[in-house]
Amino acid sequence: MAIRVFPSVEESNKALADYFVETGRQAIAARGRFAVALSGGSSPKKLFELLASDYRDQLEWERVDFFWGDERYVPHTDPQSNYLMAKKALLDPLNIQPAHIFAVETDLPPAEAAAAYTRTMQQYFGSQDSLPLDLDLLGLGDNAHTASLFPHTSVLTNDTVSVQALYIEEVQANRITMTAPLLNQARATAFLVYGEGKAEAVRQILEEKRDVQQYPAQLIQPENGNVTWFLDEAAASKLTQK
Ligand SMILES: O=C1O[C@H](COP(=O)(O)O)[C@@H](O)[C@H](O)[C@H]1O
Repeated sequence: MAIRVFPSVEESNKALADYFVETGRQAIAARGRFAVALSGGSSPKKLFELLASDYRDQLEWERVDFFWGDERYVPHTDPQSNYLMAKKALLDPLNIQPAHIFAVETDLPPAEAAAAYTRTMQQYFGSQDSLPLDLDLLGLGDNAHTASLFPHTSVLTNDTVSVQALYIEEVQANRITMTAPLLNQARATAFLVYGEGKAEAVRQILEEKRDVQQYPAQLIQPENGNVTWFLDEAAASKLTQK
């Protein structure tokens, strides 16, 4: 695991954009395509805009396939939709074709949407239980959740390589999320976290004794160990070892 701390969010985003493109080039060279799971929430918006502008000539974008590590159970036109944010900031500006966009079908009932997404991934990778994304892009909530793996929820003990639907009391909403075993199959994982408001969660994940019910992002431990944290100084401010 690597922890990279940058003086500003802009520098962190630039380093992650470099990492994204390099990881993509390697995947395309090795397998012809780059399968990436995008994170949701607001944190990746500037990164997506940067990729779609300064990096538009640096990757064969037509060879990139886009998934989502989690999705809010809302229509694709809803401002809360993780898909919608990525569409506006990244996919439309890069003219990504629909065949390469694997959005969660939130017009289905939640459990069906999750099952359909599992099947979509199984078909894509040609396997029931080996679904190795080339890159998982992840964020972190100030309550130490990542994707939609929220504290004290049933999905935390789900040991299947799948996508699950669950109602989350804390946000009083349905979410669709990849399970930790699925996320942990990724060839590379990158956390993008910034701001003082996330500093305590960063410390808990990286320095507290393992307690995945309380700190779900501790579940992200791919066997390959290929996890990189991209932090600004504010988010890293409570770490005792940097
Ligand atoms: O609910 C979610 O929260 C986290 C963090 O979101 P942010 O708005 O604080 O960046 C996000 O990583 C996750 O994908 C999302 O659905």
